[in-house]
Amino acid sequence: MDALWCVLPAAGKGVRAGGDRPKQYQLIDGRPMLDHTLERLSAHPRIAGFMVVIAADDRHFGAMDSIGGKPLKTAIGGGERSDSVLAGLMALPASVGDNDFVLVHDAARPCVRLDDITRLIERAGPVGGGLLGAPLRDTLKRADAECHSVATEPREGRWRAFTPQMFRRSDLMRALRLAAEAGIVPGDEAMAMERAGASPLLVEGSEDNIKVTTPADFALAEFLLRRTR
Ligand SMILES: Nc1ccn([C@@H]2O[C@H](COP(=O)(O)OP(=O)(O)OP(=O)(O)O)[C@@H](O)[C@H]2O)c(=O)n1
Ligand SMILES: C[C@](O)(CO)[C@H](O)COP(=O)(O)O
Repeated sequence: MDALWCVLPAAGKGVRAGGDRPKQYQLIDGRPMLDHTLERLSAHPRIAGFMVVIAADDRHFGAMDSIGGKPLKTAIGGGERSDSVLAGLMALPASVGDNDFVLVHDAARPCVRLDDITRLIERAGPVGGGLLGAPLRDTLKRADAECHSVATEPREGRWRAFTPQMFRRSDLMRALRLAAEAGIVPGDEAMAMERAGASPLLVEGSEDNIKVTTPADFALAEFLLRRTR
């Protein structure tokens, strides 16, 4: 497989994270989270370029058109993450073919490890695509509306989904369009692909790859970034 482009959905509002701006622009160790994510990904030898999907009023990049010597382009996102991903896939340059694999990675996951990306590419490529994730390790409870535990669910065969997620460009575009036509908002690319009949490969990745979601996650991301710098 040749080098791949990476689509980065970065058009969210970051409501759960709070703060005076969307979480991808809040500072971690003095720099916007999105810059950390891009810097890390740009060091991966198999990644050829970046399509960063931003909000319409976003002025973060200005005239910047490359990072680490790799091209960086932007597209305008939509109301849901899946809309933003589809917009990014549609805006990829002509050099990216329909059958080429693309990586989709949350701007809000700055601590992704490069060796995990390598394993995802090597393992998921030959089977049509897949995603990083981790098997559930804690006991799983079903709660009622008042947070009383009413049942213990089996955890076997249950995974948490991370990004990157890697699929062929045309397969993923078709799957996202099918979901949209059915009025379904897929939480991730794998969900859209599952609905379209695929069984994406789950590749176990590091627990470092947190999605910064709540205010407490910023300090954890800073710790993880410093540890692996
Ligand atoms: N319409 C959207 C919604 C989300 N995202 C991006 O998708 C990633 C993962 O989404 P999530 O963590 O849910 O981000 P937000 O939607 O911004 O968070 P919240 O639900 O707290 O508002 C983030 O990088 C976010 O910027 C996007 O590009 N377009
Ligand atoms: C794609 C994702 O990061 C996989 O865990 C996640 O589904 C997106 O964010 P959300 O918190 O589920 O909105």
